[in-house]
Amino acid sequence: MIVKKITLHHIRMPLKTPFSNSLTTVTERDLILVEAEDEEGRTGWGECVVFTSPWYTEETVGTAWHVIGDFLVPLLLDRPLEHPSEIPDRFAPIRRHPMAKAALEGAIWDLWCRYRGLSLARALGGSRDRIVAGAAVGSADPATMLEEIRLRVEEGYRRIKVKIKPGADVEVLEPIRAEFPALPLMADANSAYTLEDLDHLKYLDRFGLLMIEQPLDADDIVDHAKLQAELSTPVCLDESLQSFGDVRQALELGSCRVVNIKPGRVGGLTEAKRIHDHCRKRGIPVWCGGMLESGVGRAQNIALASLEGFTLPGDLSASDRYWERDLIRPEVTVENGTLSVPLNLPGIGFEVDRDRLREARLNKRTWEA
Ligand SMILES: O=C(O)CCC(=O)c1ccccc1C(=O)O
Ligand SMILES: [Mg+2]
Repeated sequence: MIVKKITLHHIRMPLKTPFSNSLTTVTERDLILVEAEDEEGRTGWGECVVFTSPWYTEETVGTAWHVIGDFLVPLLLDRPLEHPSEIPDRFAPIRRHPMAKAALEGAIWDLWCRYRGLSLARALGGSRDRIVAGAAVGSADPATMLEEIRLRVEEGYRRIKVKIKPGADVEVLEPIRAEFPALPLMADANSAYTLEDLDHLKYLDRFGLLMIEQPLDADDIVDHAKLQAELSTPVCLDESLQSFGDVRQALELGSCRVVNIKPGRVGGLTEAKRIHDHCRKRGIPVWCGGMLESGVGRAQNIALASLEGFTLPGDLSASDRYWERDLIRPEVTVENGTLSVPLNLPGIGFEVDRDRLREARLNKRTWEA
């Protein structure tokens, strides 16, 4: 396969409801869609899940636009490729920038699958045709949080994740547990605590959480190992794991008992699958994290989560939880608390809605061989 043309689309879409965590509140979502075209005019789509500012990890829309355009596109354009799994080696001369790399790699996976008439889910080794939906709730205060959880539970979501931080953890979890004692529930701190909070974090054990996600620093795995040794609640790492190597080391140290896999955070689907395989061999459960994606990124996550090692529900929700109108057709829906995996449709299994794309687009740039 030869990639002849690559187009970046900078998109901005308002979220239906603001999404708050310990660090920031997201009200509108900027992202970059990557469109890759081969010599026969087939197209594949990828999504770059960066934010406008570096609050989550260090990449931004600006850094990704620069790194994709100036460094990654020249490594792909007009250079024959047998399989998308060759891309990490191709990109190896460029340090880090996992979200920039993942966006391009995702577009090539979709394109290659369409070229081969194969679904992305099957190409990655997935076999499940339905996966359990999970909702992440980031409301501004504990009362609104509880109200939103009631709605999500009524809609059928079978796992709820809430955002916590000091001063809004027990306050959030206590009323939820009072009303939903058996709900599969977890909490994501986005690195709001330090080891000085150890006693307080131990107190949270009583809420029977599935796991606590990224309690400590975004680049720490040492303190997390100390914390995990003291907690009965499993620790799950998100921000701290930006590559296969990070995951390998974290598991060796005992920094977590669960791994959140986001293709964007770890540099793409090939690396995500490698992490999945590694964890599966070691009996470490993984789940697919969300980044408030548009339909393109969501479709990719659904394909990934159809792999067998994804034994825990992810941040995988319906399009209409985020958007008035998504960028794909059909939109992603939840039925009986599950999402359908398009195992027998080519590529990501969804089509980009070009009218919606034009409407939401701020900027566009094309490279041609
Ligand atoms: O529903 C979603 O897409 C994800 C929710 C979420 O928690 C999140 C969203 C954006 C950036 C980081 C995170 C996170 O997992 O920390
Ligand atoms: Mg997280």
